[in-house]
Amino acid sequence: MNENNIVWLRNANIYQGNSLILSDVNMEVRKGEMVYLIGKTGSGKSSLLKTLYGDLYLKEGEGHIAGFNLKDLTWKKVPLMRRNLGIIFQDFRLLSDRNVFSNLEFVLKAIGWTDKAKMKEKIESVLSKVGLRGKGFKMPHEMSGGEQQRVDIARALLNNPKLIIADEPTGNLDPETTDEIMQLLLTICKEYNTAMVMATHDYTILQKYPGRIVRIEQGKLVELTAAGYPG
Ligand SMILES: Nc1ncnc2c1ncn2[C@@H]1O[C@H](COP(=O)(O)OP(=O)(O)OP(=O)(O)O)[C@@H](O)[C@H]1O
Repeated sequence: MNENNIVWLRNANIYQGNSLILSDVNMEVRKGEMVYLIGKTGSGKSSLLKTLYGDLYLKEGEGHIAGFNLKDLTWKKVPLMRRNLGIIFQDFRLLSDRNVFSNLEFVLKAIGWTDKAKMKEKIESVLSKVGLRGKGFKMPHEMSGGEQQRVDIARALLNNPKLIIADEPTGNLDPETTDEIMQLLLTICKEYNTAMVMATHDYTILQKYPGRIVRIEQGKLVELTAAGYPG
């Protein structure tokens, strides 16, 4: 494994229960690199991403994520590893019973922050990064899908992540909002040299925003050249 790799998988077999979903996965992502993961519905994109953020245990093969060995990853260690990651979902997954500020404060408290003033400062800084300065009082249901996705990104940034794992982050958004969110994500990645692995169905994203493309085909990972993507 090279120290420039933030993701390194070797001969990994990925299971959901007893079903083998992906076999012999070899994957490397360098620091600061942008990688798209494509493949048909049900091909295993989410399963692969879940393995990267420790939601699925790696039973067979080897894997290192942000310096953590997936084979040594007990449930206790998963939160520690996730402190190095930003995870973004298609459906935002904000807590609906509290406002944006409290959503973000909840995460900071969960990772051990206690100083109120420092938490406020951090929350304001990530909210302004995503263009939502002063919007902490809003409830999730009072926001558009694009705004909720910005909150989701702000939440991911609380960790100063080395790697962002995004599972179809624009899947619920219209084309214009998709563009805004992609530009925001790429600006953030560039500014902090953050790597990103993004699952997507949206080929216009691949055309507009260059990155390395990896496709899942019949249970295997296939690396495509920049010009090799379909559509
Ligand atoms: N929790 C689970 N338990 C059992 N099987 C599952 C579970 N989650 C997913 N699967 C199965 O694993 C396979 C891969 O699913 P996965 O969600 O990883 O695909 P995907 O490529 O992300 O699909 P989509 O594009 O629709 O999100 C599918 O056959 C699915 O039915």
